Amino acid sequence: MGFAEELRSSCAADWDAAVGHEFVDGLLDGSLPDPVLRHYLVQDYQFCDAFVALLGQAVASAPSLASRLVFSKVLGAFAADENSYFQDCFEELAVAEAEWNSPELTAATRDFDALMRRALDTRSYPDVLAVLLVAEWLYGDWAARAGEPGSWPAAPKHAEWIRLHNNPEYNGWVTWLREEFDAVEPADPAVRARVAATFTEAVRLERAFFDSAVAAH
Ligand SMILES: Cc1ncc(CN)c(N)n1
Repeated sequence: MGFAEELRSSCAADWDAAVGHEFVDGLLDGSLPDPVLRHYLVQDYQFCDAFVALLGQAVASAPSLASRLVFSKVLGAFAADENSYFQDCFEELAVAEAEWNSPELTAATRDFDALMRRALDTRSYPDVLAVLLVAEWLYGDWAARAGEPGSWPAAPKHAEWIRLHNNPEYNGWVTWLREEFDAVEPADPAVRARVAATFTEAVRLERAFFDSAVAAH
């Protein structure tokens, strides 16, 4: 078993709770109430700030041009497709700029932001990868529950969020991240423990992030 799978198994309870969350159920069958989606997207746009910074740090910390280019491509995709998704939803759900730009953060968003900025500060490739891997792999897992596009909900606000995390390119990116993480498994026990703790905390916060969106309404 590789390092990634070992860590995922060690926090399977939080992982499975996030992947099988009622927020995800509602997104997949199109029954998610707009106020819940709205709350989630406003908070998630704040999550994206440190997440994009982390992708930038990955470009800087990666050991080769080949790896830097993978992150660069993902950064480009975020700036195009994913940012447009948020902006389209904010328009549809009548979220004013002041709200999507500087909302009051929930504890889950604040804690996730702090975790990402701590990983950023290390400038260490395995630490940076640990957060990126959790965020992308766990999202790929819940989105895989959607099955084939023919069975996705009709509304773009639901279907597009699924599509962004369930398509061949995205799946390839997650597989690549997992292999990259396995390849840089730290030999030093102290660093390994730190990376494992970061991974575990990120999984806990993914679950808390969905809990928080559902609990707010
Ligand atoms: C909280 C969270 N985690 C992960 C993702 C997927 N990048 C996201 N958009 N938001």
